[in-house]
Amino acid sequence: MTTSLGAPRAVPTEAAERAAEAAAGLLVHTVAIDDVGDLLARLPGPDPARTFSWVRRGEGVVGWGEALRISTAGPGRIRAADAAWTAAVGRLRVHDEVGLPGTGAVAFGSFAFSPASAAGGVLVLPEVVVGRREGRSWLTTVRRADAGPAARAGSEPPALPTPQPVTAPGQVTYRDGALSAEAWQAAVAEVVGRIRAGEVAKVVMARDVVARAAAPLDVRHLLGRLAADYPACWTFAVDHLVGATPELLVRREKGLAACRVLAGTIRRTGDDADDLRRAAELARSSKDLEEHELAVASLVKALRPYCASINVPDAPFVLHLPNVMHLASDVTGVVDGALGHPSTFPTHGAGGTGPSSLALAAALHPTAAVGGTPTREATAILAEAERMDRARYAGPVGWIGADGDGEWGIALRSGELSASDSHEVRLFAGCGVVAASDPAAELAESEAKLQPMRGALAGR
Ligand SMILES: C=C(O[C@@H]1C=C(C(=O)O)C=C[C@H]1O)C(=O)O
Repeated sequence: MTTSLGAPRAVPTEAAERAAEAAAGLLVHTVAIDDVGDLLARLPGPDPARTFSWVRRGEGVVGWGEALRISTAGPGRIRAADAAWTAAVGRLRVHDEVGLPGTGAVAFGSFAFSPASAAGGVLVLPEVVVGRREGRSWLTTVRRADAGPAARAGSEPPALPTPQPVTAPGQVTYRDGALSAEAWQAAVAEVVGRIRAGEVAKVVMARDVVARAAAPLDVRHLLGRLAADYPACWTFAVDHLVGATPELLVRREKGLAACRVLAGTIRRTGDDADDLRRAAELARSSKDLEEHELAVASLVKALRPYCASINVPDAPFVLHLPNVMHLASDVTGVVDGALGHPSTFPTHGAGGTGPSSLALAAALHPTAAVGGTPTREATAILAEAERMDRARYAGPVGWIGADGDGEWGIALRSGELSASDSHEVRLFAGCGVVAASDPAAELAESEAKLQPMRGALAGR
């Protein structure tokens, strides 16, 4: 009998086998290009099924087209996608002349909040990715090996397509989603009752509204507005889901994991002096501080098994966004490459660098900030009380590279563009409900959290 010193591979799933088959014969080529400027302005067309984005402060990656798609479902949807991506990466031929996070093979992904959701999960390797970071820009193209001779290193990069003009949504009307504002407040009141009865400490209650635009929605219009209005957020588009989230579930880069936990919110008034006073109030509010501490503690507990060391700030800072302010904590950890968790998912990269960014996302989702405390009981209550499927809202959204590094946000301040009606988008927002919560105040908070998408839908 031989003993393997390497990490045992996870049993290949059907999704992994299919992904490996589809990846065989694909060539991925990254070249440096002149500064691309506004990444979002490079997106060629309006189609939300073929447009991808992960951009913050003008840096990140955008992509279009579809060279490879991994679809998963159920409780193992995130881990199965991770395993399938590893299998695909093993078969891709990658020629990367730049070597930065986001170069080489990059897949964009989004996953349903609930394991029971029909929305499942998806990872897409686009045909073209354009990226920008620290003054460097690059272009990645994916093509079939049998589609003619490859571009040689050092030859002129292929020209980017001229984008079609971006169209504005025109007049937008709104209607109730699963629950009217009144019915949602009643549902919140009911949940407050269950919290006061001691069932759980906190439940994050979300609601949806449906927007209908006069013109077919151009995902680039929404992305452009979100990025301009919310530069501190990650502006994303993956498989019909679009938004600008302030919350980073996890980034893994060169062995370091980083998470931005948000919990505790106050609306902005638009009056600077008043907002400063409110920010100070938030930083002292024992209800919000306690809620925040719970969220940080549960994240740290979930992250700890994957890290050799973890750094937790002593106190949160106040993150100022144009619509709301949040208590925020940036938690970092050194990913334990030696330990990994090979029994539950494969390790990435030749050297085995421990759990990938997506494996970490799988371990951390759902956080207390979007589910509640304790997670299992709270998510069962919200599934019942919200009377809707959250679909990809509040699930992990982001990208992963060939080495497993990547960034996964929590899909907040977002909407799901209808696949069957190009004029419609379903917007979502939620709030942490605790024993002291007032339904009317929670409704107002949810309205403030809908503002980024409402603003992005506004004509102009
Ligand atoms: C659920 C949302 O936001 C979450 C809930 C927060 C809170 O209750 O204070 C703060 C930030 C997010 O973690 C949302 O934006 O839809």
